[in-house]
Amino acid sequence: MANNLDLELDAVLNHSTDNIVITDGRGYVLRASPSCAEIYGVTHNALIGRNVEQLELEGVFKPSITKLVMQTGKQQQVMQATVTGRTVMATAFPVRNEKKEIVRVISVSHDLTEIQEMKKEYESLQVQSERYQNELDVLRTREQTFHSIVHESKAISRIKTLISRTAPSDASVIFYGESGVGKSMFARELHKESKRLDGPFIEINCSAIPDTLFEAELFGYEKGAFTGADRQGRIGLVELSDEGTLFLDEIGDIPLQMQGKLLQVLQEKKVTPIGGRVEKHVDFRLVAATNRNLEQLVEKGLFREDLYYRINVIPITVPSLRERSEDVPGLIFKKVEEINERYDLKRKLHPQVLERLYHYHWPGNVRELENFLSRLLLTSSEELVTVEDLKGIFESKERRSLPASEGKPLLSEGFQLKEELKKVEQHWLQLAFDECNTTYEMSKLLGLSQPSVVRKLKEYKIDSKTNHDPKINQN
Ligand SMILES: Nc1ncnc2c1ncn2[C@@H]1O[C@H](COP(=O)(O)OP(=O)(O)OP(=O)(O)O)[C@@H](O)[C@H]1O
Repeated sequence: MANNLDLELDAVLNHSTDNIVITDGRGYVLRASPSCAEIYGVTHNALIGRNVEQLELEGVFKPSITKLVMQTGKQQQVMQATVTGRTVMATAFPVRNEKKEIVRVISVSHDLTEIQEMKKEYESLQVQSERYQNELDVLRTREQTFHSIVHESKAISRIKTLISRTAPSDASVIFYGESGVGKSMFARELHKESKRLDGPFIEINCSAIPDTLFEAELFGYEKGAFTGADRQGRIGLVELSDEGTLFLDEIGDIPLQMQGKLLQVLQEKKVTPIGGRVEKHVDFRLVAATNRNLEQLVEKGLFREDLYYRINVIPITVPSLRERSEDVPGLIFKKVEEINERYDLKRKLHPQVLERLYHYHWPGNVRELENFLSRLLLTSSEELVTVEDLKGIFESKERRSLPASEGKPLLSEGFQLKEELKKVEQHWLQLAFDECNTTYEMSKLLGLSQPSVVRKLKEYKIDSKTNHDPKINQN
């Protein structure tokens, strides 16, 4: 007849969600919970009386944790793969008599299969989500390139022809030009006209990634590669560009210590994630852009010469808007149309407004023009936008910027750099003069010494009109 201790033990074995196996000191199974059939593929009865070494040979427990406990005399923990294809975490410990001999080994196995499956599912969902992100980027790319490139100038026509000619090849292209001239737009156009259109267009703004995260973002990392890393690891942006275009925007801002690694990836078309051992082949077309002078950066030792030659295969320079002022009217019309459509408006610009906008030189290029028009159209109350609506927003812009070039490109025949620089100096000096009460304040604002300010005021005759001004009298 079973005693209370036996009854209690049976109850624990029968109701435990973990699988429990108890052997004697030589590894013969004395008791096992009923769940062992599900986990180990062997019925409870078939286990009783069998030795763990034999069961290990048959692949039932692999490795046998009871055997490990008998060999080491200590508690053990192992992950086991079972014949039913399950993954279990088994913990076993010895039970000793008064003479310290092992008389029992108790093992408790926790089924991790579900967790493992959830983990796998999570990993595959992660990859899928990265892919969807790509698809979205591509869709966005198509939507953006759908808006035609507005141009009247020969310079932009030439660029469009060059893009059409070079798009079908896989040659690397780099766009140079000031911020906001349309470099990213042309890069997308190149992708759209290339045979990689159906692949992803992965845009990386090199200046927006902190130096410390650069490698991880570009090349990815395996799980647990470094402290603070995503526990599941991450696919790098370079790998995501497989079969598509890798667009490295602001490439001139890439940290020097990363340039060698990037060059290697560009040459070999293979990436190894941080903490990983397997190289992955990636098939991408490289397109880059920068608003910096890479040749000068090379001369100063801030940009690797070999990387420069690798990316500078087809250089395309996009001129600033003030060098192609003939593009301004078309851009204004197109952008007004787009903004009206986006915000469900019906705004029109009064001819006087157009006149003022044509003659402004747009130092922030097309982006500035776009942003300005959005602001103007959204803040004016009537359908017809008049010069009144420009008050406040446009006048301060004109005042703060360089002297208008009256619609002519600044760099035309007869251009004199010295004269132009003088005009700029006089302009800023006048602005500071209007805003400050003393030449000391002016010197702080302009970053000049106070005697230089006085000398320059005299040189540009700014003081001669206002000799009574406290600015001069206080000096
Ligand atoms: N010729 C054009 N026709 C229509 N839209 C244009 C044209 N040029 C530029 N744009 C628009 O101007 C905005 C700025 O362009 P984009 O972002 O391509 O400039 P960027 O030179 O890459 O600037 P950054 O160097 O700051 O990244 C975008 O919305 C773009 O669509």
